[in-house]
Amino acid sequence: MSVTIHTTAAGNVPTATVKGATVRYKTVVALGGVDAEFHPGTTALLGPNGAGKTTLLSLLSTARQPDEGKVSLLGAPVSGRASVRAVREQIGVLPQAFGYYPRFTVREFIEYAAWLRKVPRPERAGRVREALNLVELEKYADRRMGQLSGGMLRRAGIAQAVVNRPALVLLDEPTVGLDPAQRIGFRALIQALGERSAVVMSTHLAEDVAQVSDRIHVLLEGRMRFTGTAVELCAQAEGHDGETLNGPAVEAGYLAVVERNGVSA
Ligand SMILES: Nc1ncnc2c1ncn2[C@@H]1O[C@H](COP(=O)(O)OP(=O)(O)OP(=O)(O)O)[C@@H](O)[C@H]1O
Repeated sequence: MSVTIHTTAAGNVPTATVKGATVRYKTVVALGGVDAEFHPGTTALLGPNGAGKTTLLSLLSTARQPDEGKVSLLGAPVSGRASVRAVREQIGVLPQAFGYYPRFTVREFIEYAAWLRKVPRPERAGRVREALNLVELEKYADRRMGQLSGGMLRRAGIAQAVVNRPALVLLDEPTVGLDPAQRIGFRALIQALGERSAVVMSTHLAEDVAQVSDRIHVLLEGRMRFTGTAVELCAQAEGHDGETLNGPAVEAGYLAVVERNGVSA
């Protein structure tokens, strides 16, 4: 099967498209007919606990398929094992919690990810160097994973997610647990990633959204209730001047969307 990979920064061709996606866990409707497009750049998925953010990321990562609706990735519909296999190597994922062998060094951890994602052997060392450089962990390449701080661990998690230069990078709450200084550094890293891939990041943190997002989707109780830029989200709040873009303005816009839909934040 041939797959067209769209990595242009023009942003016209979606890297991923979700149409009418419904996912049920027994009696819980986690996603109820969600439509969304994801383009090169950074997209934030915003919503309260249980809104369906992780479930939507699991559709994009091909970890699951919707009960109803369709997902297209990199120009090809995802349905059935063959199409999942074809696109999976073009997707990088940083889950909320990721597993690692604590005695592996950072370099070994990323080399292992490169092998898993089938980066050809002659290119592997170069790609590992590139990933370490991107997350600024070169100095710590020989440190064991079990000895990293929380912030370094997240950086190593990003490095393993991008070692195969994926067109689509999925980050599930990447800044949770980081201190304010680490969060600022991390936002710069996410922005850099968005320059070469479509990055989709779930978050609760308005400040992250204000700083790094080209586009925002607000999910509430499994439904997509807002899609637009950060400034457009801010403008949802009454009295917004149409220009201010910071954490409190994003928070106010988000709360206005929540209130309009009668959901508790
Ligand atoms: N494996 C599962 N079995 C049953 N219900 C589930 C399962 N996974 C998620 N759910 C339910 O589906 C809904 C959406 O969950 P999901 O984890 O996608 O939300 P979320 O927005 O990522 O939440 P959080 O911000 O807390 O991570 C919730 O009601 C959740 O309880």
